[in-house]
Formats: sequence, C-alpha cells, structure tokens
Amino acid sequence: MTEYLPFIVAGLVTGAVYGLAGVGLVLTYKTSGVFNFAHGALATVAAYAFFVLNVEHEVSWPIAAAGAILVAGPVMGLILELITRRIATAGLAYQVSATVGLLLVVEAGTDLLFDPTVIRVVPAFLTEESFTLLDTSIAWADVIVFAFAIVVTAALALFFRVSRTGLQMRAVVDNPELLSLFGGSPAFTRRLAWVLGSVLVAASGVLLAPLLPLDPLQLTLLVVAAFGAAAIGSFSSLPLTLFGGLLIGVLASLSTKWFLTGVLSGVPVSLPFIVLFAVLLVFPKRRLAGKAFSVARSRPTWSAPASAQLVGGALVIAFLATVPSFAGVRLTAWTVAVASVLVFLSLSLLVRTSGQVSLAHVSFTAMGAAAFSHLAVDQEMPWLVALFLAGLIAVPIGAVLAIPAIRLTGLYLALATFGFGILLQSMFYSQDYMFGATGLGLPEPRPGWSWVDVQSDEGYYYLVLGFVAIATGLVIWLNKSRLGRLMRGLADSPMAVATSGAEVNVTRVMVFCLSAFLAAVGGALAAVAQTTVNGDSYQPLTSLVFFVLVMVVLGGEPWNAVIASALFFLVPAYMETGDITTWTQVGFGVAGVVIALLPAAAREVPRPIRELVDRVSRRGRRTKAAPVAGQRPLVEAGTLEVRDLNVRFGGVHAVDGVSLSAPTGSITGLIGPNGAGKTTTFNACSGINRPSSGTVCLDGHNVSRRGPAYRARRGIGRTFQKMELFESLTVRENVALGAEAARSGFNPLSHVFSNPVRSRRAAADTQHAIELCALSELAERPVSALSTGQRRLVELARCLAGDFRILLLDEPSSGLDHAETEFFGTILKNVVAERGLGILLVEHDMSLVLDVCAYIYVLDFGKPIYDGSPEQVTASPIVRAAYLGDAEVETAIELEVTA
Ligand SMILES: Nc1ncnc2c1ncn2[C@@H]1O[C@H](COP(=O)(O)OP(=O)(O)OP(=O)(O)O)[C@@H](O)[C@H]1O
Repeated sequence: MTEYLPFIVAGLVTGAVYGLAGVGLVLTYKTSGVFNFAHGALATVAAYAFFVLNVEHEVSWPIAAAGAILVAGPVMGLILELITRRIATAGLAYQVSATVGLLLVVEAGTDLLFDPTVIRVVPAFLTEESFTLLDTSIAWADVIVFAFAIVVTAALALFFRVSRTGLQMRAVVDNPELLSLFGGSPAFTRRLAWVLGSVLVAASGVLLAPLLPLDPLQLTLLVVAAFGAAAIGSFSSLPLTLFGGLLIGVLASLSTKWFLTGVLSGVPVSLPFIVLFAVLLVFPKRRLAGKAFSVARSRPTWSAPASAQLVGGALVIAFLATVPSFAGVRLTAWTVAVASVLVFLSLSLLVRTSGQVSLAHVSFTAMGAAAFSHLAVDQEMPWLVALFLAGLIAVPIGAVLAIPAIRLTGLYLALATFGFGILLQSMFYSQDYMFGATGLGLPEPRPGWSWVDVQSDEGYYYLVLGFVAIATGLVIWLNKSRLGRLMRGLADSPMAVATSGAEVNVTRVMVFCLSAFLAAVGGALAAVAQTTVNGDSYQPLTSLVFFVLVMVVLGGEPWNAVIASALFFLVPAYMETGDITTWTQVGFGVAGVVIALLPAAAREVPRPIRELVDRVSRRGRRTKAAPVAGQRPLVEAGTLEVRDLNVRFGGVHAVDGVSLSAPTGSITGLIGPNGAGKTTTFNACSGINRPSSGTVCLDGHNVSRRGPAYRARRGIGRTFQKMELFESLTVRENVALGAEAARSGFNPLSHVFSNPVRSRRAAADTQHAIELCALSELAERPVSALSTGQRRLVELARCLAGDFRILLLDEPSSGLDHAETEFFGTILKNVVAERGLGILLVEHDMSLVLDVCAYIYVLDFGKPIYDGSPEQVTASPIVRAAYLGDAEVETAIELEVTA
C-alpha cells in the first residue's frame, strides 16, 4: 500500500483540480444549455494572469490569486454569458463554433502575448510544510487544495439544493419564461452561474500553474480532463463530477507507475478521454440523453444554380491547372491545399450536410498518411491500392466514433471526437504502426508509373488535381442523391426521417465512415506532396481550426471546402511573417465566434452576390418539367390495433389502458381535452416511446418492440403536432423523402443507388401527393418560406407519398383557417375513398372530426372514457363533461351506467 500512497496523494490533488474545473463546467452547462469547449482556455487566462502579477510584478500570491480568480474569473464569466445567451438557439454546430473559436483565440493569443520560446515557471505558493503518513511525506499544500475542492463543491451542491437562487438556477434551463413569470430573473441567474463557473475554472488554472511550466496548449487541454469528470457526473451532478475528477486524477497518477513504457505509456495523459469515451459508450442512455439540450437548426437555403456551379467549377479547375506556371517553391503548399479540399469536403459533408459535429478530422488525415506510408513502403503495395486501403483503415474507426451520436445526441459526438484527437496523439502517434517513437518521419512515396511523370512536383500536382476533381464530382453527386436528401433530412429532423421509414443510424454511420475515408485519402495525398511526415504535422488542435473554417466559410459544397483549404494552407505560404499561423488561428477563432453571433439570415451568401449569380445564370427561365403523377393502387386492407396500452413518464400515467382499432378504408378519430394522452398514444403506435405495457399490432403482427423505421416500412405513417419538416429542403424534396426513405432501409447501397423503375415510381408518387395537396406551384420552394397552412399540407403530402397504409395525423388542422381546414378534410376523404388508406386522426377541431370520422375514441387523463359513432359521441354526456371538468365526468358516467 505504501508504495502506492504517493501516487494516490498526487492523483487526489490533480484530481481535485480537475474536479473543480468539472464542477464549473457542469454549472454553466446546466444553467445555459451551452457546452463550453473553451472552459480550459479560461484556466489558461487565469494561470497567466497569476504569473504576470505574482512572478513578473512580484505582487504577493494572495492578491495575485484574488486578481486571477476573483477579477479575471467573473469578467470572463460575464463575457461568456453574453456570448452564450445569444447563441442559445443558434444550433449545436454554431454553439460549438463559438466556444471552440474562443479556445483558439485564447490559445493563439497567449502565444502572441507571451513568447512561447521562453520557459515560465510559477513557484509553489501555498505552504511548503509537510507531514508524514504511512512513511509518505504529504505536503500541507496538497491537503489544502484537496480540502478546498471538497468544501467548495459541497457548498455549491447545498446551495443548489436549498437556496432560492440555487433552485432558480436549476429552473432557468427548464423554462426561463416560467421562471420570470414567478418573479425570478433568468438573466441574473444565468449570469451568476457563469461567474461562479468561471471563478471555479480560474481557481483550477491558478492551482495547476505551479505543477508544470506554463504552456497555453497544455493548460487548455489539461483542463479538458474536466470533460471526463463532468461525464461521470452525467453533466449534471456536482458531487459526482468532483468524484469523477478525483477518480481520473488517481487512475492517471497510478498509471504513471504501472505503464512507464510501451504501448500503454500514453495512458496517463489519455485517461480523461478514455473515461469520457467509456461513459459515452456505456452509461445508460436516459442518464445522458435527457441532459442534452435540443436546439433549433438553422442552415442556409440558397445554392447557386447548377449551370453557375458548372461554369464556376470549370473556371476554378482551369485556374488551378495554371498554378505550376507561377507557384515556384510554393507548389508543395498548393498541392497540399488541393489535396486538403478533400478533407474539408469530408468535414463539410458531416457538419454542414448531415448536422454532425466532428472535432477530430486531423486524426483521420494522420491515419491516412501513416497507413499509406506503411502499406506503400513496408508492404510494397501498388500505389493506388495503398491509397485506397489507407482510406479504408479510417472507416471502422469512424464507425466506432459515431456510436455516441447514435446512442445519445450530437453534442456527445463533438465531445467524443474532441477527446479522440488528443487520445490518438498521446497514445498512438508514437507507435510503430503510426509515426514511430523516433520522430524521424515516414517516407511518403509517389507512384512509380513509367507512362506518366508523377514523380516531379509538377506531375504530382496534376495527379492530385485530377484526383480531387473526380472525388469532388462524386461528392456533389452523392449530395444530390437519395443519401444527400437523407443526410440533410437527418440534420433537420431525425424523427421525421425515422418515421418515414429510413434507418437513421445506418445513415449516420455511413456519413461518418464516408467522411473518415475521404479525410484519410486527402491526408495521404497531402502527405505524399511533402515526401516525409511525422506526428508533429497532425496536431489535434488543428481539427478545431478545420471545424471552425467549415462553419465560417460561406457557400455550399464544394466552394466552402475550396475556400477553407486555400485560407488554411495558402495564406501562411504567401505571408512570410514568423507567427502567421498563430495570427491566422486568432483570426479563424474570432470568425468562429462572430459567425455564431450573427443572425441566421446573415450567414447566407450576401444577397447582391446571390442575385447576381441567379441573374447571370438566368435562374427560373427554364423550369424542369414536373414528372407525371402516377396512379396509386388501393392499399392492402389491414388494421392498426392497440390493446390495453399504458405509458408512464415517472409518476405521470400518461396513457392508462387505452385500446383502439383503426382499420384501412376509414377515418378513426382520437379526441380528448389537452393532456388526455393522444400524442403519447400516437408516439407509442409509431415507436417513438416505449409503452410500459400493452401491445401495438398491425394486421395482427405485434410491432410493440420495433423501432419507428420498421413500423413505417410495415405501413404506419405519421405527421406531428409540432411540425417536423426538413427545413432546408424544398417542398418536392420533403415529399420525395416520404416516398423514398423507406426504400433506403438497412442496406447502405440502397441509400445511394436505386433502380430506375423504383426511382421513377418514387418521383411519380411524389408528384401525385404534391398535386393532391395542391402544392404544385410551391414545389420548388424551400419549406421554410411557406405559411403554416402550406407547411401542414407539405407534411401531409410527405405522408401520402410514402407506401403507408395507416396514417396517424396529429392535430393536422392546428394553425389553419376555416377554408384550409375544409380543404384538408376533403383531401382526407378523397385519399380514403381512392386508395383505401386508414387514418387515425387526433384533432381539436370538432367540426372536422365529426365531418370525416367514421368512429371516434375519447380519452381523458390518459383513460379511454367513450367510443362510438360521431352521432353517439356528440350526444354523450360523458364526452361533453370531459371537456368541461373532472367532477362532471364521474357524474355523467354514473348517469350513463344507470341509464
Ligand atoms: N416526455 C414526457 N415526459 C413527461 N410527461 C409527459 C411527456 N410527454 C407527455 N407527458 C405528459 O403526458 C400527458 C399526456 O400528454 P399528451 O401530449 O399525450 O396529451 P395530448 O392529449 O396529446 O395533449 P394536447 O392535446 O395538449 O396535445 C400530459 O400530462 C403530459 O404532460
């Protein structure tokens, strides 16, 4: 035991500091809903502030610490509160862009202010006295740090539990409006949380300062250990977060004893990320998923017409073909930039198209470069085969990384990838199968083809240009294919994609794998331009810069990738000042913050450019002929049967013993006052929530344990009370996804390819649904530009275009005027008469219900209280009473029973 004690003590001290930083992180995340990736950067600022005051200006340590913690901390907290308040509804990717941008600014800014070549040491400032326990000398300073973390966390936890302000802090995330109604001030509460959170991380920065020479990158990443601690606390519990910090500290310290050399020597540094990843992979979903805040999505909707894109593409390629004539010594930089278009393209596919955040793309390029060298040199494989396999090697790793996004939500994918980049560097870069421990660099050979000169810089440049041009064309084609629609649909509404019949997890993994493949190939091509590479060329921080660039550069694919790659690789090549890379990092970081703060409309390509491009390419003059609407056959007869359904949410018994039957060929109503359990019943029928008991059967086939996509493919389609449209797609594309999502199924190939007969049928079904809902005039407009009534029709058309037999329509007339509701009723009656569809309709508009329904079920407080024909329902005193109040229902039931 005594041999372990020094390690345990050291681990408890660093762990207490991690825990403190983690508690600060949880505090701000809990109250603002924005995860602060710049949390570690705040510790850096505080540590340097302490250094300047205490060491450079010889201010006594208590005053210097007070300045760094109690002055710099709150100031940083208030700035962050200001930023995060504005980006709270900006969408996850923009939230990450803002905080990652801040991190980049602080890291590079510190290097600009403090010459990185000078070693700065902060002397230990707490007491140097120590005592002996079990033959181990323990410093009183360590005891103070440990006790400080415990006392502060306990005090905060108590404050949250018992004080009014603490309760308000917890309430502010759930419902800020409600809090202000009850006299609390959400703004003050949020500000207080940010100040407290920043003070805590500033304290951890000051406490870490004497432990190692000051280095902005190391300090920023060290505090990233707080992410692992916060994960153990489920991003929610303060005491568990402190415990997580202590656990990580002790395990990391012990692993320095256990794993001194060999494969596992990187474990101590990587431990927080191993813990973070393990938590994301194994913690029960409900403990984490519920904590992730859902945020509105906002994406640009304009894209240049195809003709303009083609001309633009040809011009860019023509220009790039002239590069060797003027590039001179910078030709290698140009080759790297052209190859890296693939990397940015792959990141954009993930981030901009499918709405998933990756902060580890440099890791894929590193894998590609290392794998290519080993395959081409050590294994002597043919050049093209080695390149292809180098790309493939990244695919399974991409698939594993996508798991947190599948199990949980996008934020956790961002966290997992952020940790993965650092983990790969600290654990695997120095292994022989990557860059090796010597740092000598791996040879990256060019093809030895005799029929063409690709050995020279110029020849290789043209090879890369050709490669990238073809790959870019393929990516553009993919974007326009079914997979492209599915990816964009996924970014806008995963629920609508799933209930249309597509397996969203297959799509998510596919996109990640494809992206990893392209990035690895791009990495290998770029590495070959440089002839040798080592691990230093692949810093994890660069992944953050790549991500921010993809967010800030306007324009769609592939233009944003071309511009981003040029900015990153060519600007430093042409600006020859020593710290240009640091300056550009500051610039990109600031841009990452600014783009998130801008209103959504300002993130579009500026209007004059859009108008000019549209005008020059004469958009709108030649409209493509709409496909011919197909005749749709009668659907096979069947019935949706719900038996004794019960759904509970904690103590709420939302659905209590509901049974109903909705056959094809007729419209069945499901009505009841607000909160009666109608939507919950729908969700149980379509597989969005799990009932605690009861069954859902389609044609006698029990589908209760199946997911939404399976049920959709069996024939259950639905619309949503709170509309779930694909905002960045046009009306036609929205409706088309209804027709084709189910056809993508589990098979990755059918996500991309479809047989021509089926494609034509899907296009005809789409057109049929569009005409049926009178949307032909609007078919090419983005849905975000439509009125509520038109949007309801698009959702219905999407449902009608699919191969569904039973449609669940949840309050489809809400937000419609009288004429629109009547039109809606007519469409419903028509599709039932013509195609024999079955409809289960939840609706508050009783005139519509009584007009179209053949049979009606009535719920109240989750219980079935009546069912019958429209006439019986209208006449029933039970139903009338249900809409008036509780006591009357019971009296009415008694009266009806006696009668
Ligand atoms: N995810 C959830 N967690 C906790 N309670 C929930 C959840 N979803 C619904 N409830 C509760 O279940 C009950 C039934 O809600 P539901 O939305 O199904 O009613 P509804 O009949 O559709 O109401 P409305 O007509 O207002 O849409 C309500 O008390 C609601 O607060």
